[in-house]
Amino acid sequence: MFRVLITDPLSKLGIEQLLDATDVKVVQKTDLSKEELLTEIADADALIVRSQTQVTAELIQHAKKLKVIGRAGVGVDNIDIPAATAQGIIVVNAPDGNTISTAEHTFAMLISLARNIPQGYRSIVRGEWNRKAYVGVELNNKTLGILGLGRIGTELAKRARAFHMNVMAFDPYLTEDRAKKIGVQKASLDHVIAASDFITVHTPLTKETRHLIDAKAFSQMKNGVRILNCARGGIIDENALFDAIQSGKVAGAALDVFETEPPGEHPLFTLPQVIATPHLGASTREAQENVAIDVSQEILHILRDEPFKNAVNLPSIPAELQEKLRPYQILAERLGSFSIQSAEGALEEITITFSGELAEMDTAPLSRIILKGTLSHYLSDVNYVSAPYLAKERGIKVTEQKTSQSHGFTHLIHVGIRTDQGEFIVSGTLLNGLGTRIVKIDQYPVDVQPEGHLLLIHHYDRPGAIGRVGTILGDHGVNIATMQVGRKNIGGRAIMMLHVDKQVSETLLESLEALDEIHRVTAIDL
Ligand SMILES: NC(=O)c1ccc[n+]([C@@H]2O[C@H](COP(=O)([O-])OP(=O)(O)OC[C@H]3O[C@@H](n4cnc5c(N)ncnc54)[C@H](O)[C@@H]3O)[C@@H](O)[C@H]2O)c1
Ligand SMILES: O=C(O)[C@H](O)COP(=O)(O)O
Repeated sequence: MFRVLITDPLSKLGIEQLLDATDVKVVQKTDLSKEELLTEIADADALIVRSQTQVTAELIQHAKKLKVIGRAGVGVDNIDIPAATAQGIIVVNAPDGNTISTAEHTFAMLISLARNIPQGYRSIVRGEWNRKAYVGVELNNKTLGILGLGRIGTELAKRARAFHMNVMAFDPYLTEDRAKKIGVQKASLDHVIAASDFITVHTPLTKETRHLIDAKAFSQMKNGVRILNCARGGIIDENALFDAIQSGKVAGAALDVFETEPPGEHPLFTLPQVIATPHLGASTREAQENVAIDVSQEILHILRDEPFKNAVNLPSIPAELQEKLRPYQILAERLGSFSIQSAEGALEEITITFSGELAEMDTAPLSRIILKGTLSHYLSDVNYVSAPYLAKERGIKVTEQKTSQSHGFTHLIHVGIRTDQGEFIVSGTLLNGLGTRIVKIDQYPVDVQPEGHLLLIHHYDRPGAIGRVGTILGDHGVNIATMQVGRKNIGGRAIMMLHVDKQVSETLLESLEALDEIHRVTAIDL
């Protein structure tokens, strides 16, 4: 039974599939203290949050079974992603479900800002009738500058076009072609800042976007510009915004998000030009239902080891590709494990080569699995989420390459290992109907099933060598299930690859290595 802990308010309708699942126990506890949260997380298999719960490194360390953190929404800045990745926990979000609601909210803020609607309301309910004080501006023919033309930025642009605004956008990934299709003018950051009557930000909060709009940016803007932030607090420098409003540079600002939430009695709220909402962008019935449905589905897929799509700390893999790669997963993991057990010395570099039909596919997920197989030999808690992170942390270089040459096989996976003592390479394939096979070890062609207990013996091709190995194994009560011999030339270096029925002892390995014709013996368990 999987324990799914939900610590922020979520739509009940949206999580119906979790509540109905017979293999899931849902525990919903909001407004937990830090201590309560640390206790609750200990035996949770999945955690679902919105933007309120702070998923810190400390919280993640207390999670003993956690496999997945689900964010019912877009922004994951309340989750310590590196800490989750290092612990092998998948982080998924629900990026599409609240796009329309947030774009509509931003548009509502845009009109409210242009026409002083909140200020007018406040004054009339105070008993005033002051029509002159709240004269606004039209949106018609004004320039809206959008910083970040992603999902929300794009939906907002469409709505602004319908109000006959000129829309200008800066986004590092915006192509001329896409800009044309959406009906916006692609421009540089400086140009958008200098030419817009309204500027709205729709980027994530990252190192690059923190204080994207600062004092210098304000100084380059048109006098009387109006500013909106319905993305993340911190993209706009709040102190600089305060100064820019006071100096008259900025005519007004609409904020849904703040550098610290809740913002409390913020100095910006003392300025009549500022209108604000308490992070309501995604707060509609529809958006909340959508994100809860999306994240619940992803959580169930991950807990049940089924294909999933919205991982934040893994490249997203279309379900169709996952299905195609699935048959190669065991081969990939075993090749990773085999290669590291066969090599001697400290690992410095892993080179993974995909050939034949695999060269045509996106094989990054298989590389992660190979890496997991390799690193599992050294580290206890490694999975395909944490493997690349842990390799990098340890200075292990990982290279993936592709070639069309597959030497008569439909495809091959080669795993090359470089250590401080030398190099080793193993190649494997998936044989139709026969399962996984190792077909080459260094330069020696073989045909070995990568499973169970194996002995890899490097020896000199001399008469009697095979017999003597058999005798020693027999003397130690170890039965040989299969044996393969590979050599490059008569009398030269050769290898024996044996499947044995049980794990072999150190004494047995020493007896084998004591034979004159034996160069090295390695026991491999897969
Ligand atoms: N107020 C709310 O309740 C609410 C609701 C949903 C989303 N959000 C926030 O809105 C933001 C946008 O969400 P989205 O779903 O559109 O995300 P998205 O990923 O679809 O779009 C973000 C865009 O920002 C662009 N970008 C990144 N760095 C940039 C930079 N330095 N300059 C310009 N552009 C840059 C990206 O290329 C991308 O196109 C996020 O911060 C999200 O957390 C807020
Ligand atoms: O990033 C998001 O999805 C929004 O900021 C919504 O946050 P919320 O789920 O806390 O409303």
